[in-house]
Amino acid sequence: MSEQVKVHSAVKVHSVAEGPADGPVVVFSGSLGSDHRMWDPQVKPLVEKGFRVIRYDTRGHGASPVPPGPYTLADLGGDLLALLGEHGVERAHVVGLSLGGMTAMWLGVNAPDRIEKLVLCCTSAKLGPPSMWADRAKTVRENGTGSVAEAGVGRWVTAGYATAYPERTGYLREMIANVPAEGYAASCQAIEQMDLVGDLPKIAARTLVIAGAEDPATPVEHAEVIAGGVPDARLEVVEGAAHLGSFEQPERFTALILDHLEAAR
Ligand SMILES: O=C(O)CC1=CCC(=O)O1
Repeated sequence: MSEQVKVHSAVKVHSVAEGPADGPVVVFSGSLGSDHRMWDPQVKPLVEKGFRVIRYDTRGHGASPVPPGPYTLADLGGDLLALLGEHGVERAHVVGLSLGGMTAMWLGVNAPDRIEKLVLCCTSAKLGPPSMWADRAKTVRENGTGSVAEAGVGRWVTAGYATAYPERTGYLREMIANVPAEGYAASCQAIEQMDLVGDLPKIAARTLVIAGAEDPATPVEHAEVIAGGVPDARLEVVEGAAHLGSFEQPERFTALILDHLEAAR
C-alpha cells in the first residue's frame, strides 16, 4: 500500500469463503443495498474452475458491523485489505459491482501490490450529483431502507425481468429493505464524496469493465470513462442488464469474468 494511505478504522466484515484453499483468490464486493448473496450465481462456476471465492458484506450491510457514518472509500478499501489479511491472502483478483467496483478502483489506486486483476461491473468513478446522495442518506436515516427498496430494485433489474421473475425481484427488494439504515446512509455518503476520475491512470491492474446496456444508475457512459482512463482496460456491454447485471444476466457476466481471470495475462 502506498505510504500516504492511512487506514484507521478497518472493521472485520462478515465473509464467506468457498473453493479450494490453494486456488487463486477472487474477492467479490457488492452494491449499495446488497449483501454477499448478490453473488450467488457466480460462486459455483468459479469454484468449479478452481478459484477460491471470497464474498463479504460491506460494512453497514448484511451481517457486518455497522459503525456510525459517514463512511469513505478508504474505509471500505481498508476493510477489504483487512479481509485479505484475515484470510492470509497476499494478492487477489477483485470483482466489484457499483459501490464494490468503486472499492475495487480505490484498491487499484492505493494498494496495487495486493491486486491481481480487476473486474469493474456497473460502476462509476464519479457518481453525482452529491446532493442526491446526501438526500438519499437523509431519507434513509429518517424513514429506513424499506422506503428506498422499491425504487432501488427498479434500478437493479429491468422491468421485463421484474415481470418475468416476481419472486426473485421480491428477494432483491427484501435484500435492500434489510440493510441497516445507518449502514446504507453512511455508504451513500461515501459515494457522495467519491471522485476517482483523476486517479484512473494510476490503476496498473489488467481491468475488465462491464456495463449493463439498460443500467439507469451507472449508465454505459460511466463505464466508458473508466475504460478510457485505466491504461490496461477493456469494456464489455451486456444487453438485457440493468444495474445488478451479474444477477439479471448471470451467465454472460460470469463468462466474461472467467475469461478475464483465466486469460494468460
Ligand atoms: O442508485 C442505486 O441504488 C444504485 C447504486 C449506486 C451505487 C451503488 O452501489 O448502487
